[in-house]
Amino acid sequence: MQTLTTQTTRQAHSKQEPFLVIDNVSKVYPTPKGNYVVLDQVDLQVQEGEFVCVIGHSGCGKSTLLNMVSGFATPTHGSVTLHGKRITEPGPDRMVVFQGYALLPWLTAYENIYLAVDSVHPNKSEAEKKQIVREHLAMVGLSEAAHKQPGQLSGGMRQRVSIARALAIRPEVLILDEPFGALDAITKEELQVELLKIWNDHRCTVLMITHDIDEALFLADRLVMMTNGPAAKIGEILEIPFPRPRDRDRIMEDPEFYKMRNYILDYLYNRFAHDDE
Ligand SMILES: Nc1ncnc2c1ncn2[C@@H]1O[C@H](COP(=O)(O)OP(=O)(O)OP(=O)(O)O)[C@@H](O)[C@H]1O
Repeated sequence: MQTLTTQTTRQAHSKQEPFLVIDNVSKVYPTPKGNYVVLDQVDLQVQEGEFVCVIGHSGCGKSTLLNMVSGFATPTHGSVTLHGKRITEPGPDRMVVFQGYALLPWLTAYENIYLAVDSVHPNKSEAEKKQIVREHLAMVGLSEAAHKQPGQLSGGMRQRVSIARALAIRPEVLILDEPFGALDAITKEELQVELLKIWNDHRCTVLMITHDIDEALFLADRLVMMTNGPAAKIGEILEIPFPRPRDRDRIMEDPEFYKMRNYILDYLYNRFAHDDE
């Protein structure tokens, strides 16, 4: 697969200092039947501003890995560091967007975002906080829906609010746990384009779990492919060579896209086939 790796991308990465470092991380959960090793000696370095997707079969430990970056979980062995500082708890420098939106149903879209901004920046003036909320609602095209509660919004709109809420905090790392998994194909493609635009404008570092190979090939700089659990590891990391800004039609005309797609399919369904699938 070396032929699929672009020299340019590799050189660009090697010039920068590591930003987020997952160093020899293992995660073990004690269970009534004994210790359950979810992840075993995982190493990953992410550069600032990189877009990294993580793929692997259900239950291999993708969320567990990203939970240790968000700080909701801590490694049993090894460490996760951001700017050289060990991550031990959640913080506003790392925001998570889940598949299930996690919005408060009794608050409007505006209020959901305002609450997050207010909790992280209690000392900012009312006017500043309102401006941040308005800016981020506009960024995801939801200015008109500001007064609606999540129950009055479509799945795609709810996920836009979740993304706006996460970005309104100005995180350094945006963690996306299958954010578009529950959306229909068209909404999903629209949101992928929006996400790339937002990422391009803000250049935060993105870690995203996906089960969708085409999504990973469209969005990511690198794709981390996990082995199966228990004791999952990073099996392989692919550099995605398509130039940016990315255009879906152009990518899909590129023979490299199909070569990579088949390679990932072979990895998931032959080399690391899952018993349940
Ligand atoms: N608190 C816990 N105690 C014991 N086992 C756990 C705990 N949390 C997760 N696990 C187990 O760890 C394994 C990995 O879970 P995780 O949610 O990280 O996988 P995943 O790859 O994100 O799965 P999916 O793609 O289905 O979301 C699973 O077998 C899960 O049952």
